[in-house]
Amino acid sequence: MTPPVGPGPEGAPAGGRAFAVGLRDRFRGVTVREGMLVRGPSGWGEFSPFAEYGPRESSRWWAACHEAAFLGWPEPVRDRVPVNVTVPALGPERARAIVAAGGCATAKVKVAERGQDPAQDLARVEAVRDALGPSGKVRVDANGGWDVDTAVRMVRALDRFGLEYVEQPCATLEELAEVRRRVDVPVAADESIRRAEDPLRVRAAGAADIVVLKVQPLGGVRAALRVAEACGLPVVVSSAVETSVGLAAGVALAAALPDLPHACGLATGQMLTADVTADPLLPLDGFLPVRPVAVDEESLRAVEVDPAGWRARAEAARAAADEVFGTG
Ligand SMILES: O=C(O)CCC(=O)c1ccccc1C(=O)O
Ligand SMILES: [Mg+2]
Repeated sequence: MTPPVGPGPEGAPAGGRAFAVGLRDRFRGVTVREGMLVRGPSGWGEFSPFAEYGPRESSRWWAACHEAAFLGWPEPVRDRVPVNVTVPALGPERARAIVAAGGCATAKVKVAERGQDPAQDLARVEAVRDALGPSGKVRVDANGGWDVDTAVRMVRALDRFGLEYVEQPCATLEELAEVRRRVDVPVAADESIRRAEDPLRVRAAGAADIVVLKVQPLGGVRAALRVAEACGLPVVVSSAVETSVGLAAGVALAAALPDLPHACGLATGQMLTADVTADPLLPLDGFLPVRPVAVDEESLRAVEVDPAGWRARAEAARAAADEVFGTG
């Protein structure tokens, strides 16, 4: 199937506006989130592949941006989306404050951070459970940082605080499948899913109970919907830590899924120190509204940076998309 990435003149990244937005806490080793916004007839699109991604990997991120700006999204089946507050690998007091400020009934806690020890994970998750109360849901995300034995041991230890699921405890499908056989806590796959065919492999390997889908890495809302349908496992939609423009695409996916049994990882607007709109997509009582995001000049100018490098990256991503998808 051909994703919506055409080289049509209106789809050119030439007019893209680059941004650099600060993060309140270090996340994935970075303190600034950068990217580009493109405006088209359907609205604004965000192109924000991580710095280490080359043109081929970035081609799907461009397809997602192009879809948002020039095609729009499928009809929603719900008008709000439940979300989790995201807790980076910080100390228990900061974790507690983030949960209290988040106003969400579900928290996702980063664990297995390089250079930290198990006691720090236990203290962080304990603090989060305490701040959330017994009725809240706590999920942990190891970003593939454990080996199988460590994962089994840590999941059992952390589960004394009650876990909804563990996200990507180990790096490979074989490891995920083994962890899944050995613990009672459900397993979610995140990094194992970056291409359309990955969820089918995850399912076939018995590697996960839940799949985490992100719009930009999968090449847009439509592409992600097809992936969800083909895979058949429950979906959690997550952000790649984006501005409200990128988050709106995640919300559109979550809003269009026939079933949405879990809260989504789309409350990451809380992690930013600024946004490109005066009315950011932030949770209200644990939900994000399904609505358009209006970029305003004043907000955008306050975070705007030289677009030359980003326009070049987008051109390269588009050229790679043309090559990969045969749209050129
Ligand atoms: O899911 C969330 O709560 C927020 C998104 C998130 O954690 C994330 C954001 C960018 C890159 C990787 C991840 C991840 O889930 O590991
Ligand atoms: Mg994850």
